[in-house]
Amino acid sequence: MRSVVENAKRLVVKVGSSLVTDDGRGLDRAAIGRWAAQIAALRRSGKDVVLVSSGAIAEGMQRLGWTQRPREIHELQAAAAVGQMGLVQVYESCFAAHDIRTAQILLTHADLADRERYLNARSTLTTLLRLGVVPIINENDTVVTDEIRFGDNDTLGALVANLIEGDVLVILTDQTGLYTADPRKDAHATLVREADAGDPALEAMAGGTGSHIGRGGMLTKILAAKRAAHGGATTVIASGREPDVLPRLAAGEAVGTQLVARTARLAARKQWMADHLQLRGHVVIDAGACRKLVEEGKSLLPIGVVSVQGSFGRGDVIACIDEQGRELARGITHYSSQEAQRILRHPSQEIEALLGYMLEPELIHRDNLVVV
Ligand SMILES: Nc1ncnc2c1ncn2[C@@H]1O[C@H](COP(=O)(O)OP(=O)(O)O)[C@@H](O)[C@H]1O
Ligand SMILES: N[C@@H](CCC(=O)OP(=O)(O)O)C(=O)O
Repeated sequence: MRSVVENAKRLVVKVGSSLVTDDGRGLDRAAIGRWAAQIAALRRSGKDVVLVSSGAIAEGMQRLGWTQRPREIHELQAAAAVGQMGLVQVYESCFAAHDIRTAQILLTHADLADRERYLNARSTLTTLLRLGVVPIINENDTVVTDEIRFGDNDTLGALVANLIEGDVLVILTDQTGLYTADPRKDAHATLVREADAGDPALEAMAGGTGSHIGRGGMLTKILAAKRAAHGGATTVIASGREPDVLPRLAAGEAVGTQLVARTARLAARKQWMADHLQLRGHVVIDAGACRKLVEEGKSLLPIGVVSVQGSFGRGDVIACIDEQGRELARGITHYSSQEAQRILRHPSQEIEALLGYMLEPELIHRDNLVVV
């Protein structure tokens, strides 16, 4: 087995808090220096690299002299603001030693859910890569609330991989890869070398975070791999402490765990819809409409809608749920939730009489629909 990093052109490398901050003891300059040197080597071999780095909260806590993670959201946000300064300073000086410029990008979920801001983020990132700059991304923790947060940087890494149409997402962590069970708790756990990114058995192997520093644990990494696979990227989970881990992967050595993307890559616009972590609402659709959408690739007409939930406007991405509560598809709606309430269960010829106007005969056109 060879590493897919060998032939990858565009990579996202994610490093977790415990690695970056030496388990919360403070920024690990030596380790960051080693990753910068490794990324510089990848760049010299013609690969584009975007870095997603955690550690702002852990570093902020250290700088503020806090030994316990605060519960209060504003204290966490304050710690992130303090720590992010340290993070970018260290990255900038470590990359400068290799004559590489860096750029800081802080994102929230709302930035990627808005089509215009999403396209802006994509253009900026591709421009930075063209200019030879290494973008360093983190969640904009200082302004996020629960409704607009990615939650963890593994998910953010996958969304960034999809955003830039990356070939590989490399998640560097404090374990040598994915084990059959949490190795901190099960001495018999063995390393999984390769698997399909979408294999449901993986989710059962993954436990929560083993440290008090990290957020996600292995489960968020598995889910991130599944998400990245829809965008066509394979995920590698490996230890950031493994010497020369990135150049060795680039030489084809199979280090850590490789979770291969086997599903066909979704079109960029459909991927954007699939990557919405929160939606403003959904419609429940009947069995006939489910068949039309899933098996025949047709549009969703108001007649197939049983009920409308949530409050959404025209142009929002909403989910299509079957009567058993499963999400089958999602897409951009032509009608608001209030309009949809009035036209549901009616044939499209009646829309004009019901609303006084007709925007489109479909609630969601098939070009704006992705089956999930
Ligand atoms: N099946 C598993 N294989 C490997 N690690 C696991 C597994 N299940 C849970 N873990 C835990 O996940 C931790 C890594 O996640 P986390 O602490 O969030 O790191 P990071 O900061 O790198 O995101 C490991 O230290 C380990 O204790
Ligand atoms: N944005 C947060 C990172 C949160 C997070 O997901 O941490 P981790 O599980 O270590 O990748 C920070 O910089 O502290």
